[in-house]
Amino acid sequence: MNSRNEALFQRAQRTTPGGVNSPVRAFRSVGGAPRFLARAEGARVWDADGKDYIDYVGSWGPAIAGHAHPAIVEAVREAATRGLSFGAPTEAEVDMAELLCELLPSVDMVRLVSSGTEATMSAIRLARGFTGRDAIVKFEGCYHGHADSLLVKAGSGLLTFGNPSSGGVPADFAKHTIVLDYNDLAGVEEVFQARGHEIAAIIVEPVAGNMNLIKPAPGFLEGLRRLCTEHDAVLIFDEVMTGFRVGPLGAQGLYGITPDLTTLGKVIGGGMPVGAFGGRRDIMEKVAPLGAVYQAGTLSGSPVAVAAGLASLRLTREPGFYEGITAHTRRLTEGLAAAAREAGVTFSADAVGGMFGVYFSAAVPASFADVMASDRERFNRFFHAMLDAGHYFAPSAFEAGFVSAAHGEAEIDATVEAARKVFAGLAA
Ligand SMILES: Cc1ncc(COP(=O)(O)O)c(C=O)c1O
Ligand SMILES: N[C@H](C=O)CCC(=O)O
Repeated sequence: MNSRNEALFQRAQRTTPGGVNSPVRAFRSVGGAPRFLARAEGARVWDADGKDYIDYVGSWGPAIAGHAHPAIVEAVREAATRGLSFGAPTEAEVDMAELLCELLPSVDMVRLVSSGTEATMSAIRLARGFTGRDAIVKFEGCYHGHADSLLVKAGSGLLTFGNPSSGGVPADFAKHTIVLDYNDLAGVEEVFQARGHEIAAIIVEPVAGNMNLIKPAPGFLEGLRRLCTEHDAVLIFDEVMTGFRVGPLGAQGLYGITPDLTTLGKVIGGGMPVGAFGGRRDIMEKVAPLGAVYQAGTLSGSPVAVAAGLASLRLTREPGFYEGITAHTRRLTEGLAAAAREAGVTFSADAVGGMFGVYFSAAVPASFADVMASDRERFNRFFHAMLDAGHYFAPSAFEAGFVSAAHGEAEIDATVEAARKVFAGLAA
């Protein structure tokens, strides 16, 4: 272990819970000390000891153009010189809202916020205000940020640390959250049959990315759409992760489903804190100051963050952007799967656009239960061996991975080559 990383971790733990400002970063489930990152460029990150890694975390998704892309950095620099924050509307916010409405046909109006959590929390409140109902449906292992109603049987760090429902959430709040199995449409139908009139919304990750990666089963998203329409409930696609990541129109474009509300984050901030929720005009018109559902933010629509987001989205509009990223992600997952097969290691991998999953299980998981049955101890050994070899995967068996436009064949092939050696060691 490198000395400066360890020293920083020791120091951080004295003043910050777990030494980190977001739990998954702490390496708790994989063991060891987290790498403290000092800089990042393109497909690479450098830690505090100067060791570099090919990065498959990508700041947990936002870095789709690669780290510190010159166009994004310049947009930030230029915006910052004009003022960091005004607390008043700006032209860039109008540009961003128009762009999001143009890119996502389901979105007539949009409100900018500062994180994915704010986006989902606000969308839930809006759905409740619009329908006059309290209950919401979410799926086990899906993570929608850390608002109280959504921290029930959630994924990401909660799943990683084996405590999927957070402390501090009153039972009176949690009782309004109905938790069902992802990809089990029959289960959702049953609940709507019994309680459809109480349900304000279904919130779903259209491709689950916080319990590793799980694709929606054929007909699952279509079924959710139908049930929401039949029961006058609001269908919320949480595209904080999938938005402009799995394709140019997000998961809703990829699967051809029109949600009522969409939540966004990550890519639309280009690495700066931005989130958004938007959708049907009749629903969005319930948001203050037009309607009675209150939502606000001192730094909402931050001019610097919006400049970064606009620059990031412009880069994704370049011809061939998604074709390239999709092909490279596929090259990675196919290469890893082939390397594991050669070594005789039980392993599978899958990808959607620039998002991927690696699983120590014979088949690609289709449910939460499948993911839970994968070999986590082997994942941890794989993770550390790859890290030592200079390849930075998410420090948890329950997180999706991300490829950026800066990952070319050279980077992907170097990772697959390293994995070949690592799998050989795992087989032994
Ligand atoms: C699908 C999904 N929704 C919501 C969130 C919350 O976003 P944030 O971490 O920006 O609050 C995340 C990530 O953390 C996410 O992956
Ligand atoms: N899975 C989370 C986001 O998508 C990981 C980010 C975090 O919680 O720090």
